Amino acid sequence: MAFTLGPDPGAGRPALARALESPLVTSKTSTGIGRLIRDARMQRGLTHAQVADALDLEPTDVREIETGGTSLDLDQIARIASVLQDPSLAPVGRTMHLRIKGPTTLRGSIDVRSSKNAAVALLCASLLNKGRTVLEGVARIEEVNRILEVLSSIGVKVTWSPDKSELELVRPEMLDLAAMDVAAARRTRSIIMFLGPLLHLLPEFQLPYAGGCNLGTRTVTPHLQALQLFGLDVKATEGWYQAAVRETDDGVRHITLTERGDTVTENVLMAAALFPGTTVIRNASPNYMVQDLCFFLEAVGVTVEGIGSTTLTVTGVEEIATDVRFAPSEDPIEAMSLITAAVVTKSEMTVRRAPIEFLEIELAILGDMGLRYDLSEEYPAHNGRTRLVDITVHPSALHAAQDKIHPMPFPGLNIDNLPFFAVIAAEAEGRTLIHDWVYENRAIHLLELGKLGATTQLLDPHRLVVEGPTSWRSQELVCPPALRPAVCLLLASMAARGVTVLRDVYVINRGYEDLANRLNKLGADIQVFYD
Ligand SMILES: CC(=O)N[C@H]1[C@@H](OP(=O)(O)OP(=O)(O)OC[C@H]2O[C@@H](n3ccc(=O)[nH]c3=O)[C@H](O)[C@@H]2O)O[C@H](CO)[C@@H](O)[C@@H]1O
Ligand SMILES: C=C(OP(=O)(O)O)C(=O)O
Repeated sequence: MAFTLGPDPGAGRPALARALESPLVTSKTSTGIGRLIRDARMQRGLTHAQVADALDLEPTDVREIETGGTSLDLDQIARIASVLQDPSLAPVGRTMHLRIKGPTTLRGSIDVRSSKNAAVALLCASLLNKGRTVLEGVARIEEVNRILEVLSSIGVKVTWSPDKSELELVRPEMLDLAAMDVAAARRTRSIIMFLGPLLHLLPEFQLPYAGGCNLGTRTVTPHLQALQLFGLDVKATEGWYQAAVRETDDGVRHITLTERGDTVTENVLMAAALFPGTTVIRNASPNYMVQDLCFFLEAVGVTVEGIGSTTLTVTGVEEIATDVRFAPSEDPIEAMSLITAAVVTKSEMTVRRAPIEFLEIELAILGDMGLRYDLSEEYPAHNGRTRLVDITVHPSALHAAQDKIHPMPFPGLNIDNLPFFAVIAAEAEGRTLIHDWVYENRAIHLLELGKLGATTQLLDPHRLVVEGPTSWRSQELVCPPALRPAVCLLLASMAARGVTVLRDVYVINRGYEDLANRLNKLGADIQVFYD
């Protein structure tokens, strides 16, 4: 067969990048690659003919590729990955970008996926379990991939089910921390949540400094202070936390967190889970990911009282050796992102499976700004505990919020949902003050919305004024190194006339599964390309 592909949307990439080696090509046979392509096509629900059409091929050519009858070079694989919009197919070394054509009107319904933040906590918690941990419906996102790379590198057996709906984790008798994939660990802050489980497994260990988005300094002091009560002493040396575990007395531990942080609460919960005795955590975060972790710990036999409140009482166990199944609940931040997509494109759209308990303040503020929406009856998430609703958003004339919009630890407006209010404020008539007291650098990244036409003014690193309404215009942009501001740019660019190119979207893939393609199903016109 003559395998010539249609026009390459990533054409013009540097020769060096083109020449990069791909493990797909070097370590997989044509049959292996073909199978990956077939799986990705089927997951997209595409026929051979549809894929062939997009690639300027015949359906029989696509069938031949899928059965391994054609050997593909790197460019061809990257092109197929673009058509199938599947980052996992893209040759290693290629960077993913988006080309967004607007303005778009969205329509229909979309399901919210499970949360990044619960997923990473549960992956770390699987280290507590000598039995088999099966997590259902874990989002296929880069943050999860990084933690899985770290877990596999230290000996945990990680298996996705063929349709990727289940993830099985089995811890070995002895973890091999010396073999840790340090590069993967340094790309995520969540690695800090290894401290709680590992203090039960090893008398001494080292972990690389936590990385992640560039949002300014994020303290780890509350983690180190709280875990000292479980005998964990940590020295920070160049780039590493050196941890040693002391013997401590059993009994009741009272821990008052100096910050109501999510991951610090989770670290203490994981430390308390294998501590025979009672731990009382005050000023605990009652946020969604913490609740999911509590439900998981209950499922493996740990008693947790006060779930959803700021005082958690944990009665730990000597050992956890349970075959457990658990489904983390839907992501309130993704739900807010999708509501924002509807608002900015002035669309009528239903966001299904939204965890309402974690969106109430956001919706109340949106209602005050003039947004019209309907809520369905509540129904339970797969975890049986979280309350979900379907939210139908109607095109509405918005006005600026009367007061400044600022986040608070749950049950306040979610800190990660704040950036979306910058996009919404840009749609609304009038001036809105957005106050991100939490992160030093996040409001700064929102200034990028100005490149798409928004009127923004930074009063100081934490306070941003946005004046709407906005006539969005297309632009060439590079993602800022911050997940939510990057998604804000993607959403706003759907409303912009013309073609916006958003470069290097790893940061978006860190927290959202297949966002471009899912928005396309609602009517967006977003092309994925690599170089
Ligand atoms: C993997 C995960 O779950 N990540 C979430 C988690 O990160 P994580 O729990 O790591 O959040 P941090 O501990 O970094 O806290 C975020 C910032 O808020 C400040 N702070 C926090 C609580 C408080 O009571 N007072 C206070 O000042 C911290 O000093 C820090 O600057 O919580 C953040 C805040 O909700 C979210 O943005 C992250 O998405
Ligand atoms: C800041 C975020 O996450 P992380 O803690 O993973 O950096 C986020 O989810 O917006």
